[in-house]
Amino acid sequence: MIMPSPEVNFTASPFYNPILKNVVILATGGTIAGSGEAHKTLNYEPGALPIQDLLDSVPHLERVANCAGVQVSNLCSADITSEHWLTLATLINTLALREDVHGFVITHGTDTLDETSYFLNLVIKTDKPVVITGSMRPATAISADGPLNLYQSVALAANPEASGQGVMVVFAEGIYSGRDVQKVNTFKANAFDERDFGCLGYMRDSQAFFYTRSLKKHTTAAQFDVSTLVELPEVSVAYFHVDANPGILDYLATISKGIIIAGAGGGIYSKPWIDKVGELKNNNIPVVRCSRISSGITLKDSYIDLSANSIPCNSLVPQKARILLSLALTQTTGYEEIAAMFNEY
Ligand SMILES: NC(=O)C[C@H](N)C(=O)O
Repeated sequence: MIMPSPEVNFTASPFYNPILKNVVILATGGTIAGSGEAHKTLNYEPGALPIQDLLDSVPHLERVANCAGVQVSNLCSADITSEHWLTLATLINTLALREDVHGFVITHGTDTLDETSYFLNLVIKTDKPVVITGSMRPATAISADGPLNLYQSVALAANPEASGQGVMVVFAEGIYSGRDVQKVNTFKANAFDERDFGCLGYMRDSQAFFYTRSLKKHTTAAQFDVSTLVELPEVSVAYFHVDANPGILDYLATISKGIIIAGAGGGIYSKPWIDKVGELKNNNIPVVRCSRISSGITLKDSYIDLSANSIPCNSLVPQKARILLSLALTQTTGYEEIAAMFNEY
C-alpha cells in the first residue's frame, strides 16, 4: 500500500492559530469512525466515517491544536496489514522532518491497536509525540467515547512533555506505552490496560499528568530501519494447549521465517513440541517462547529447553513478540542477537 505524499497544510484552516502546535491526524478506521443504528453500541460498521467527521465531532478542538487530517485507510482493525504499518511509518518519519509539524495522532480500531502501537514504537525515528487512539462505541452510539479520546490525544500530541516517550496510546483518560498497552475487555469503554507495569499517566480534560516512563528502547534509540522495506518477514504464532498437535509447527514452518509459541504458564509446551522446536532450530527457523498468560515474564528454562533451542520472549505477549521477531529477522537470524533484542526492546 504505497501512499503518495499527502497534502498537509495547517494554515488553510479558517481556525488556524499560530500560537498553537500543529498536529497531523492519520485516520485508519475502527469503531471511532464507526456508524450504525442511532444510539446503539452493537451491529455497526467500523471505518465508515471520514476523518473530517471525526474532527468535527470534537467541540472546540481548534482551541487545543491546529489539526490536519490524512485518511490513510478506513478499515476494521482486523484488516490492518503490515503494509499499512509501513505506510504509517513512512508518513510519520517523513512528516516529522517538517518544522511546522509538532505531533501526530493515529485513529485506529481497538482490536489490533496494541500491535500497531508496538510496531511504530520500534520503527519511528522522531521524538515528536505520536499518540494512538480509538473508541469502543461507534460515533453514532449513545455516549460515544471517540470524541473525548480524540480530544485528549490531540492535547497530548501538542504537549512538549510527551516528547521522547515513545509511541503512546490515550484511552479512557489513561496514557499507556505503545510497548505494554493491551486490550483487556471486549466491549467496555475502559478497554485498555498496561498489565503489571502501570500506565504512564492520566489525562484530565486537555491536561496530561505523567508518573512513569518505559525503560525499554524505542523510536530514536531503536535499531530498526524500515525505510526501504516493502514487506516484513513472515512470523506466525502457534498456540499451545493440552493435546496440541506438533504438526502445526511443521505447517507453520512452511509459511514462516520465524515462529512464536504461546506456551502454557511460563511458556512451556509438551515433549513432542520440545522435539519439534529442536528440528526447527536445525532448519534455521527461530522460535520464540512466550506465554498465553498476559502478565509475567518468560525466561530461559533448562527444563523446557535444555539445549536452548528457543528464545525466551521476556515480557512480550505473543502478538507483540511476533512484531519484534519479524523486525529482528530484517537484520539477523542469529539466536544470540535475537535473544539480546528480546531483553532490550
Ligand atoms: N472498538 C473497535 O475499534 C473494534 C473494531 N472492530 C476495530 O478494531 O476496528
